[in-house]
Parts: sequence; structure tokens; C-alpha cells
Amino acid sequence: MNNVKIVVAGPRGNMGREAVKMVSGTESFELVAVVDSKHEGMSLSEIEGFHGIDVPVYTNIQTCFEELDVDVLIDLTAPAFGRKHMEIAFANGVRPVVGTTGFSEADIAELRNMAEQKELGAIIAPNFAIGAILMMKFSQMAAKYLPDVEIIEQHHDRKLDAPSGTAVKTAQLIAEVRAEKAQGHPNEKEELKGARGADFEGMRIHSVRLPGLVAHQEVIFGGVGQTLTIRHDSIDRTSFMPGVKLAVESVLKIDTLVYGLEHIIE
Ligand SMILES: NC(=O)C1=CN([C@@H]2O[C@H](COP(=O)(O)OP(=O)(O)OC[C@H]3O[C@@H](n4cnc5c(N)ncnc54)[C@H](O)[C@@H]3O)[C@@H](O)[C@H]2O)C=CC1
Ligand SMILES: O=C(O)C1=N[C@H](C(=O)O)C[C@H](O)C1
Repeated sequence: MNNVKIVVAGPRGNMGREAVKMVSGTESFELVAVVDSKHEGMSLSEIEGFHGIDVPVYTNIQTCFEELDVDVLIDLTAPAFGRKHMEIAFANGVRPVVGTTGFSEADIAELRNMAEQKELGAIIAPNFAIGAILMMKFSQMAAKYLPDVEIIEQHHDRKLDAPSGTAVKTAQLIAEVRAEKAQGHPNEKEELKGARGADFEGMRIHSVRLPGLVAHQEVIFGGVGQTLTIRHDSIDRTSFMPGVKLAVESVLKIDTLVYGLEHIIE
């Protein structure tokens, strides 16, 4: 089989840098270009940290797809651009693997329709780390028995979206096995707005943003006389790369949109 021809959008970001490294270091993958918010017309090799990676930089993703033969787009940009990039990828017959967070349930349903109309695979994965996928799956298992649950996610202070995509996905998975449930005292009152966090079908989600953090989440269950805490920590962004690689390999074999890597990892 020929090498998978890949474009990475967001190459200078925390995740994009790791993805460029992973793609360049994978024998069966070929990095054909990057899409950046600046540096149009340059070679990636001219940008600090990318010595020897001689591929063109595009600022217009449509032009990139028109000029090059591309199989897969890896999008690691910002919530405002993920959806647009996916639509342009579908229009050009390119399969998107998207780690960018901030998609609504309506976005995902609409994008799934587009993927199916074009018979193209697409993967949106709020978290590519295997440990995080297990944290979500274990949380879904625990919620059947301990339905009172709160989520505390902690991230670096450059993160644009809150709550994190992982926290939302965790709450969605728990909601599949738990009826909507008000938690806390029925007469509780927030003396300071936001003190009880965001409300997802009664589950509270709390977002911490601090320098020094990478990506961490605790799912805390409370029962009579006991608590259970399921915690995952990404202490380095290399934790996400095996999942990105698996998603690229998997997206070539499907013709719909898959939301969440738990559907790919058996
Ligand atoms: N699914 C997962 O496992 C993970 C997902 N993420 C998500 O990935 C996204 C990126 O995260 P980071 O790398 O930490 O952010 P970052 O801010 O370090 O990097 C984003 C990069 O995208 C570039 N960019 C912005 N708009 C662009 C556009 N229109 N075209 C091309 N490039 C553009 C920026 O210049 C920046 O270099 C976020 O949405 C984050 O939540 C982050 C870590 C893991
Ligand atoms: O922005 C990040 O850093 C991360 N974003 C993803 C999310 O929103 O869940 C995945 C991981 O938590 C890191």
C-alpha cells in the first residue's frame, strides 16, 4: 500500500509539533504539507524546531487541498476552525482526524451527515490518550452503581475552551447509563456564581486553568459512606500520539464519522 499522504493543521501548536514529529517519523505516513495561520509559501524547515522537514506551508486549506494529493487531514488548531476545516476536507475528498475540541452535539450530527453523503471516514477524538479513554470507560462503568458524580478537569492556562472536550465526552458517556439526576442539596444556592460548576444533566463539571498543568481529569463518585475517584494525567503531549497514529490508520477504513476513540479501540 502507498504511504498515507497527510496534512497537519496547526503545526506550531503544542499538539501540532508532536503530530508533525510523529507523522515524519512513521514509515507508512508521508507529511505532504502543513496548514498554519501564518508563513504562507515558506517551507516548514525554515521555521524554528522543524529543521529538515521540507514541506510547504499553506495558510489557505482549500488551496492546499486543490494543489496537493492528500488522504488525511490532522486538525489540531482551535475550536473556531475545526468545523470549517472538516467541511473543506469533505468537499475535497480528504478524511479528517480531528483532535481540536469545542464541537457541539449538533456540529457532530451535521458533520456525520456530510461524511456519510461523501462516503468518507472522519474521526473526532476529544482525547487521543489511551489512559484517558480508559478513564472515560471506567467512569461509565462506575456510574451504573454510583450515579452521583462530579468531574474536575485541570489544564494549562493557554486552553481556549471550557469545559474540556474530554470532560464533555465523559459526561456524555455517563449520561448514556445514568438517568438525569439533580445532585447536591435541593435547596443549595450559589453564593458566588459558578461555584457549583457547569451543569450537564445534573453532573457538575469544574474547570481549573493554571500554568504548569498539561491535561488532567478526576471523576469523583459519591455513595453511602464511600467515594471513588478515577483520575488520568497526561504529563506530556507524547501521550496523545499513539492515538493520533491509530486514528489516521483507522479513518481510511471507515465511511462515517466516529466521535471518540473508544469506538476504535476494542
Ligand atoms: N484530542 C486530544 O487528545 C487533544 C486535543 N487538544 C486540542 O487540540 C487543539 C490544539 O491544542 P494545542 O496544540 O494545545 O493548542 P495551541 O494553541 O498550542 O496550538 C494551536 C495552533 O493552531 C494554529 N492555528 C490556529 N488557527 C489556525 C488556522 N485557522 N489554521 C491553521 N492553524 C491555526 C495556531 O497558530 C497554533 O499554532 C485544542 O482544541 C485542544 O483542545 C489538545 C491536546 C490533546
Ligand atoms: O487543550 C488541551 O490541552 C487538551 N484538550 C483536550 C480536551 O479538551 O479534552 C484533550 C486533553 O485534555 C488536552
